[in-house]
Parts: sequence; structure tokens; C-alpha cells
Amino acid sequence: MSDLNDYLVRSAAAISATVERDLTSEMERAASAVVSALSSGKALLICGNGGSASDAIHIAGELVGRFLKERKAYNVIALPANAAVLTAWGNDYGFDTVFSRQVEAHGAAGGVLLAISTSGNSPSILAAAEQARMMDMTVISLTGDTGGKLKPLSDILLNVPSTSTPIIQQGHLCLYHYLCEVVEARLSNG
Ligand SMILES: O=C(CO)[C@@H](O)[C@H](O)[C@H](O)[C@H](O)COP(=O)(O)O
Repeated sequence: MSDLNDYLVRSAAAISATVERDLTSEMERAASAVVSALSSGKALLICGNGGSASDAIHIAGELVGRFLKERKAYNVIALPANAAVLTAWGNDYGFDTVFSRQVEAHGAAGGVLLAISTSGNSPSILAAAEQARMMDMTVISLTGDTGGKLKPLSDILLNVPSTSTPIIQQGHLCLYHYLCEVVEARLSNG
């Protein structure tokens, strides 16, 4: 088998393992929390580092703009997208609180934080989840196999059964595209 096909087989295996884990009920709870927040004027805030920062921005693009349907804009903010806040706060106070500071700014009780971390152990993500919990927000986490230190800070854990960062990220893409589809369908039919 070529290296490419081997990579594709390993990627598909992680998706199959996610099917076997059966995250159906967790995904239903996640979609309900997001629909409830957005329909009551609360924000969905999303954070992640590196590739997961790109994922956060990707999700905000789908939900502020459009995914599959023409409909109103939704109140969704990708916290890694604000370079001025990241650099000012990170430079002056340290990187670990760059997302928690923004949760404090934009979050509210009844809102949702979607925390994306393949390891589940990134300090900036843990601090954001702690801040969201303090503010009575729902914390939905996209992680790798164990959920790491983020698991006990999460109300809903969507964990892809792999320990490879890029392969976990590929699983996250499937999960959050599905979440966008369900949220958009429910909000635009409501
Ligand atoms: O995209 C990749 C690897 O695929 C990297 O940029 C990766 O996201 C970074 O190393 C992150 O800092 C990893 O953080 P986390 O997923 O463990 O929270």
C-alpha cells in the first residue's frame, strides 16, 4: 500500500472508531445547547489553538454566514480570530488567558463555549472552560481519545478515539460540520 493510501486508511479507521463510540446522544445534547443559546440571543464562543484555531474560525464562518441554507446570521464568535486581543492580552498578561479573557467579555449565562483541543490539556483552553463554567455557560468539548484535563470541565464531550493530533482534527471536522448542519436546520425551521 502506498504511504498515501496507508494514511487514508488510518484516517478512515479513526472515523469508524468514532462511529463505534456512538456520540449520538452527546451530539444531540450539544446541538440542543447551541440552538437554545442562539435562539435566546446568547453567543456561541469557540476557542482552539493551531489547527483547532482554524477549526474555530471555520465553524464561525459556517454559522455567521451560511452552511447549507439561506437564513439569518447567528451570534457565533471565533476567539482565535481577534489578533489584536490575542497579541495585546497575550503580550501583557500571558497566553494562557487569551481565551478566558474573551469568554469574560462575550459570554453570558445560557451561552455556549465550544472548546477544541486534541490533547485536552492546553492551558489556554482549560482556562477558557473554567471561565465559562464560572459564568454558567455550557461547555462543549471536541477532544482526542481521553479528553485530557478538559473532560472534567466539560458538560458535553465529543472525543475522537485517536492520539494523533491531525487525525483527531479530521474527526473533529466531521463532528462540527454535522453540528452546523443540525443547528442550522433547527434554527431555520423554528
Ligand atoms: O494543527 C496542528 C497539528 O495538526 C497543530 O497546529 C496543533 O493544532 C497545535 O500544535 C496545537 O497547539 C495543539 O493543541 P491541542 O490540540 O493539544 O490543544
